Amino acid sequence: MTDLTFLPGRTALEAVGLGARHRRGWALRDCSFRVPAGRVCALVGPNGAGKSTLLSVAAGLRRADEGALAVLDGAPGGPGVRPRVSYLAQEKPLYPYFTVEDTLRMGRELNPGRWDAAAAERLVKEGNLPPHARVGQLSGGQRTRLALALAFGKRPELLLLDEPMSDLDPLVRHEMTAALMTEAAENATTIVLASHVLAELEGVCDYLLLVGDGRVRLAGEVEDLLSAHRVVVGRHEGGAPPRSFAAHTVISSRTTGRQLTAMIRPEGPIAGQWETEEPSLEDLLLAHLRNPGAPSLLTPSAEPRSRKAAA
Ligand SMILES: Nc1ncnc2c1ncn2[C@@H]1O[C@H](COP(=O)(O)OP(=O)(O)OP(=O)(O)O)[C@@H](O)[C@H]1O
Repeated sequence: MTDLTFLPGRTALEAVGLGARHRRGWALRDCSFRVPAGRVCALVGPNGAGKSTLLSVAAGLRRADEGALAVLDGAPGGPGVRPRVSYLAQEKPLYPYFTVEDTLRMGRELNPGRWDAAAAERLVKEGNLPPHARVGQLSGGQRTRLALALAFGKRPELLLLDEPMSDLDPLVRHEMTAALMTEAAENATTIVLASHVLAELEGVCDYLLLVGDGRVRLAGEVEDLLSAHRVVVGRHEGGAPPRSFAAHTVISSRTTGRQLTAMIRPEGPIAGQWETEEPSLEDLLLAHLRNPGAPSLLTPSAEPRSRKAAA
């Protein structure tokens, strides 16, 4: 894969045995993975899977209770790391009585030496935000745009996004995602984007982290994870998967009438008369979300480098 933004060797996030507990129990448990720098990584999982908890540990807003998470090779929220990371969630950290102009000025003053006024102003201008409008009078979508401009103006090396665009209409969300990807590609920013909108991740993200029940289920390059799986379709009688599938990892399988459709991680050639094709990202994610017990898979680049050292 030719990817000019990929920064070989550098690491954005690396977790080894990471655990984080809320009052009622563990939100993350025994998570080990790596996200290389320069990637646009989708963070996916069902409600309550631990996505927000993971991002808040990465942003330095809460501590790990077990194991470790390194952010840009440093401690989350540490003095050498915090200025290089932007974090944005659904709740936008904006002052309602500030104008758009005041907000951008605040961004410049809070980020001396780093502030990219051109990038922030471009995002604001593309949304036609009036410079003298107060934040409290902006629509939800306009506030999101302003918050993204603040997050980007900081020129972060790592941008952590916890569904910040979920309140936008689909068209604006599409436009904002495109603007974000352009800015990220120009600056080789690593993005970790938590999202439930699976269809929108295709073509946007080149890296994937799927969490379920507090654990890592899939991690690695989207391209490699897709090519490790096959959608298999063919005639089959009976409810159980055919015996010839026993050599492979079956992620999901359903029979409608006499037709069987399965998502398989092949361990070699698939015996029998089957039509096979590479799944879409959405199909792959849906199959794993429907089958929480499916064995996990990490591609080599997603294996933590310090796993041995930490063991
Ligand atoms: N402040 C909190 N106090 C107690 N439990 C919490 C708190 N925040 C999260 N949890 C619990 O931790 C687990 C993981 O929650 P988290 O918000 O990280 O999941 P998520 O994947 O972001 O979910 P969603 O997709 O619904 O936003 C859930 O069981 C949740 O109930």
